[in-house]
Amino acid sequence: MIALGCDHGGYGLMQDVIKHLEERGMEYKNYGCYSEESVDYPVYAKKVAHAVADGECERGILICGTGIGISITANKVPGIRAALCGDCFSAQATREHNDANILAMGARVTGPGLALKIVDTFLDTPFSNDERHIRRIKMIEE
Ligand SMILES: O=C(CO)[C@H](O)[C@H](O)COP(=O)(O)O
Repeated sequence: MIALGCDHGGYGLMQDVIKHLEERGMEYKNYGCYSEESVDYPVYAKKVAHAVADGECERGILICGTGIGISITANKVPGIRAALCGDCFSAQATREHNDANILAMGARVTGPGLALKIVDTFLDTPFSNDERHIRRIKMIEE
């Protein structure tokens, strides 16, 4: 189950992501927002971060205008490793190295074609399970 959250700046791109997940047959839970009306991104970052941290959802996708505010907020929740990605290399590396559990993107920065490729890379790349990366993730938690 993938937890989804966005603000008004990310709403349009999130509709593309939702359609894409449905085409892939993936299950998701949409924590809002539900229109382009102006809202506050911390509300949605918090909902998605808790859904992932509490184990209700395996991973999350958060979108705001830049991806910055929504990732800063999500990373305040213990157990969350939210990665702001604007390219596929970063999406692959953050899964392999950081075991990132939330993907953040900026809809005013990253176009829909690339964004969907980033989503696929993030969802399809497993954690490396490499000893050095496990050690460093433990250090983050501490
Ligand atoms: O990117 C964001 C946070 O990092 C927000 O989407 C952005 O700040 C919203 O701006 P506005 O209220 O002017 O539409």
